[in-house]
Amino acid sequence: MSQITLRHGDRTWPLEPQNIVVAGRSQDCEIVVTDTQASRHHAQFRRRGSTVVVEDLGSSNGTWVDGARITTPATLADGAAVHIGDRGGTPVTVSITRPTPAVRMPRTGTPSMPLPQRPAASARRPLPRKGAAPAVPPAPSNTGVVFDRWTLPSGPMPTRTPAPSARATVTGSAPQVMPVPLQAPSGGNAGGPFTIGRGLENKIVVDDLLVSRHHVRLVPRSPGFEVHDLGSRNGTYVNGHRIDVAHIGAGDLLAVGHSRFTVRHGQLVASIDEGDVNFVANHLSFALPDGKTLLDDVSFALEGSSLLAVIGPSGAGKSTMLKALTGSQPATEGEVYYDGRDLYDNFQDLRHRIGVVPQEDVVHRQLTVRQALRFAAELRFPDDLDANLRNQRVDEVMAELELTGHAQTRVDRLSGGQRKRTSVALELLTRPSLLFLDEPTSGLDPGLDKQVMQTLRELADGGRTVVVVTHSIANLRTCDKVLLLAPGGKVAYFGPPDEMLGFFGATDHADIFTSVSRDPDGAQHRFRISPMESEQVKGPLSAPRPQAPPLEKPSRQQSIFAQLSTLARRHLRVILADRGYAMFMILLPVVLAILTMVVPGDHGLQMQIGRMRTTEAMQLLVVLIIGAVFMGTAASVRELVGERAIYNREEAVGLSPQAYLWGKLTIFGVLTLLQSVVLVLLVELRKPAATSAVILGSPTLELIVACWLTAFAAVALGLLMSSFVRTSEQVMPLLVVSIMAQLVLCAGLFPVRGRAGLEQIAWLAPARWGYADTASTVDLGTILPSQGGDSLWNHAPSSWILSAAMLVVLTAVFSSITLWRLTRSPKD
Ligand SMILES: Nc1ncnc2c1ncn2[C@@H]1O[C@H](COP(=O)(O)OP(=O)(O)OP(=O)(O)O)[C@@H](O)[C@H]1O
Repeated sequence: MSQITLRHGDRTWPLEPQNIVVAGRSQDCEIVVTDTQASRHHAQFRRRGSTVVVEDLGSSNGTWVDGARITTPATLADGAAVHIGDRGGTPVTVSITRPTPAVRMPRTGTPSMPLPQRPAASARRPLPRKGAAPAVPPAPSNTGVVFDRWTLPSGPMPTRTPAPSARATVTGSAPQVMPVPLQAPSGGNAGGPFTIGRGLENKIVVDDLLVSRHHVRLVPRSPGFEVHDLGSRNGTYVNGHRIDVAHIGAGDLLAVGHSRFTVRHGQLVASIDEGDVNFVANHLSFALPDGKTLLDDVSFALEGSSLLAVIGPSGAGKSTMLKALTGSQPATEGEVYYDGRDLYDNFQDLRHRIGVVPQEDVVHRQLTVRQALRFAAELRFPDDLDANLRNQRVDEVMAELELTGHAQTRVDRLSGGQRKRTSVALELLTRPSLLFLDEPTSGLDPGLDKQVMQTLRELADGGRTVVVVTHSIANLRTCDKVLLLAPGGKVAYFGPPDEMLGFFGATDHADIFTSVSRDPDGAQHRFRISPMESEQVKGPLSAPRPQAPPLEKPSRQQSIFAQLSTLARRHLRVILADRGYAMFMILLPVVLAILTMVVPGDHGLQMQIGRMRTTEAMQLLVVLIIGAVFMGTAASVRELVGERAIYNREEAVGLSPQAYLWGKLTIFGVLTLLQSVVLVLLVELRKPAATSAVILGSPTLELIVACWLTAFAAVALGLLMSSFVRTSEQVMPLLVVSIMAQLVLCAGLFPVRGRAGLEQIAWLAPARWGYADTASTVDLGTILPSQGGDSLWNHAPSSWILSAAMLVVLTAVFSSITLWRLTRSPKD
């Protein structure tokens, strides 16, 4: 990655990818400019890939680049001079040093290494050979730092003077690590337990937002350490598995956020995953249970900071390969190595290192960019993280993806490219080292297509490995490598984009697609025997593992209650932001109440003594209860299907299905309660109310409760239907059928009691119990003896309670089935 330095006068500032350097008169600026024409916070500099962007912060006298005042963020080239306010003053100059194009191989720290240094260049790691015994995956790479000698109970005593107040700081973004004086006091034992965490009070301070304040406690125990997770949100991992308590010794790997610790020769060695990791697919195959092969022996190796495009005809297996590479649907054969570690074996730990941007947008379109990212950050970072730090990270990713100017814009008003960048920003929050994108440019015009590919190029240059599945071949040159899949998931080409046409002897990519579609086996064979294969894939790999291990479920970053709170608040915001939907929800009970006015009669829900009985009360209750059913079902029936892509992605990064469902139920519960209150009170404004209560002391209160329980059960039924349909369009017929069925089954139109089959089916309808509950309150059996005979309508506490309880039971049953659908894997 390029080294970028800013110079002002005789001082220099390195510009790291995640840093923002502010210039101005204020002493809290990084670059303090003494000139009076400079504003207090005048301009800011940040990296964009291997260039620098300068932005004026609303200064009075302007920011000048090469003599011209800038009005929008300007990209600076090497040697650019930026004047802060005064065009004649000392400029801030930019120096960009590009690395020699050597293959990288991050080093592993050794006990003798005094301080970490970022490797400038590296050699490519050889891949294991096929036929040999399954190779031991290469040891994790990256910068290593040795914490000062720790005296294990059985080991040598420390040799350096202890410095009890000193700590190590391990930053997540930049490898600024320091040795930790971890020795025991002289003459004592190992110095006792110590903690690792984000808080400054820890012995090892890890400056990483994925790390909890007090994350893990290490107790020296020969021959290594006993590791106690301190209830951390993102978890402590030993050899890839989340642990509560474990022992680590030589060869074990302890992972805390982006940092990894090993014990070597009695020393604690830390390394940081800076993102520049290599990535290997080793003989990946995926077969369906019926034997059909969707992915056929795919192998390739990627160096860190590279951009790979996966292309191929439709149905070739690109998405299947992406799922195998990310672990969302593991290959049935073969392995994926992330920095030398088996992804499937270490999934719980390594999933934090992987960002996936699915084809569908995974942000709520009704939210602004900033709101969407802030909610996403709440769900992805530990819940003990200060909100300011979280929001700061959101601002950083917005700046990195040039979304700052759109922070307050609703997602549905962004252009396609900006929307895609928002989805990418969401994934970048946790600084993944690997980023996978499934057709990010589909539906975009050629200009936006190019912009998105350019953004991906910059992300790769910024120290990430990016894999993009694309149908677009116009911008393949932006990529380092191209992998062409032929139908059946067969590799027809893997290598530099410039050499692809020559390899196939073609003049255009369409001809290549036609040729590999016509003869996928031939295309696979030709690549296998070509020098390109041995040059790019580096010869045969190790024998693939015949069966991938089952993946462990992702763990949560927050308590269920914290997630519930975030989701409920987000849901509320989404509802309020959608003005049309919000108005519909407010007006619905009013409209339903008006409809009750057209029911003829002036006795309302009261007894009609001494006159000819009318069915007015019966009809009023039908409108009331079917209205409640409609309010509940209409509110919820689109909910799950409409945001399935968002849910799937969030569940993959640790969202609890329970919290998700409860979040929805909570908001809809409150909403339907308010609607029920409005509906019943409005009806009683115009129609005489029932006079005697059964159990709650007030007939109005009983009607509200009955309406609410009915609407809430209908919410649960709506969510259930929503969990089964595949598209939002399938929802409407289901909604209509459900309402019509409940109209028939509620027993308000004709009796269902005693009618075999019909009565039992009616038990499943919330309207049946809701109607019975309200009928019990108004004593409908007495008002209309001719319609009587239904014991559920008795004006008695037992009848009222039974109906109310059945509504609760139905809600629980519908919700349980929905939860099962949500936890089911794979998702539709
Ligand atoms: N669960 C499944 N059961 C049966 N066939 C499947 C299943 N999943 C995928 N396929 C088939 O596997 C093949 C590869 O599908 P995949 O979605 O990976 O292709 P793709 O290259 O991503 O296609 P596109 O470019 O159209 O998105 C297709 O023929 C698809 O129909």
